[in-house]
Amino acid sequence: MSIRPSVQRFIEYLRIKTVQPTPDYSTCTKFLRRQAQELGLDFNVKEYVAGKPVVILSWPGTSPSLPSIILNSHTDVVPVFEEFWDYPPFDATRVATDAQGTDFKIYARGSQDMKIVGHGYLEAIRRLKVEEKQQMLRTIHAVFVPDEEIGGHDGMKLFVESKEFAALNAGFALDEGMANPDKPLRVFYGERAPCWVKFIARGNTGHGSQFIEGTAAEKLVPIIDHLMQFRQTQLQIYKTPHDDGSQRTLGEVTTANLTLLNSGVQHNVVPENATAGFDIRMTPAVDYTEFKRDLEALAEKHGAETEFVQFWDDNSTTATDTSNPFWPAFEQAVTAQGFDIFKEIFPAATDSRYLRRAGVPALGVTPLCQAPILLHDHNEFVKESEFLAAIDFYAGVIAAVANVH
Ligand SMILES: CSCC[C@H](NC=O)C(=O)O
Ligand SMILES: [Zn+2]
Ligand SMILES: [Zn+2]
Repeated sequence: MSIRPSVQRFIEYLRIKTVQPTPDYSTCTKFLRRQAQELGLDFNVKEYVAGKPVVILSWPGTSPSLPSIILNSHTDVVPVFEEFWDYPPFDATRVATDAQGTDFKIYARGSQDMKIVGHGYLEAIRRLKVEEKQQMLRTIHAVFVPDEEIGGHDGMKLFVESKEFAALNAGFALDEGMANPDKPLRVFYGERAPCWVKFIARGNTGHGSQFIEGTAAEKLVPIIDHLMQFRQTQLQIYKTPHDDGSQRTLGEVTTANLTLLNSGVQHNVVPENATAGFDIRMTPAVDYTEFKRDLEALAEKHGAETEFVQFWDDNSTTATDTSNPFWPAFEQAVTAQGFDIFKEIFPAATDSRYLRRAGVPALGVTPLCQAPILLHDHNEFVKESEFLAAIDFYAGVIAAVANVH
């Protein structure tokens, strides 16, 4: 059987090597330009940092003065360890799931994270606009941004601060979420805040055979200990079910992982310095300013210094009740398609945080249910049926939120 045109286009998008650290954004922009032409969408590209395009495909609504709908997706993908893949990660190999070819797995880096979403938006717009000739009340902007995987500093951050973004008059946004091995659709209304902190200790050096006092390691070890204990208490909370017996999610607790350790030059030389880097993700209930002060105090107590490589200090969340006029429309469209919603705080960080900080309500959704979580993993794939269902999903959701009065 021949491949559907929508799947063919998806495969073409998956084959573009927008892989960090040297993403091919130029081929990606050309692809998106062609999509805009085919769909009759306005097309704009803006580079806030040279070579890092923010691409905007716009579909004007019948009431263009109403706040618009942003369909956000990042175009970059994370690196691969190719030797661990069964198929080349940028070939988008289509593998039948059974002898009859009832369904296919499409293997590609970025298939889950997040090209199924970005391309899902485009195919949904194609259906609504080109095939069904519908018109939406609100203007829709499908925004394709660079560099989310490395923090979005040269992408979404600058875009949200720009006059072009202000001109979009954004009222509501959709962005990525995460697959769910269980049945409900995970809807992320906030994110944990990344705190990437380095503790740097300096001390006396000397021969490795002596009792040297005030060494860098002696200063660093109690700091590591303290954070490991903190990690343990959070883990206990995480493992303790809610009163109603339901499991806690990562978004409800703060995680801390020791991810970088550096010290030493030679076995018999006591090192002059030692550093420990932690990846901490703070749940929105935490007072971020106080948390930061506590880390600084911890370092000072043991004679070390801190360096905050990343520190997010905004804990805005998006309302998931009638106070957010887009929520009921979203919820209704999603449940009409047979999904149960599971509301969550996103455990990691996405570009949604820039939108929420700017006051734009944003929901993170990746319409993959009863599917393994494969983002950033080897052999990332989506099923063809999942991609086709994503188009239905976005057609329903977009029509609902873009027609909110
Ligand atoms: C501090 S920005 C880091 C952003 C990154 N996002 C996707 O994985 C993350 O590690 O969550
Ligand atoms: Zn992503
Ligand atoms: Zn990612």
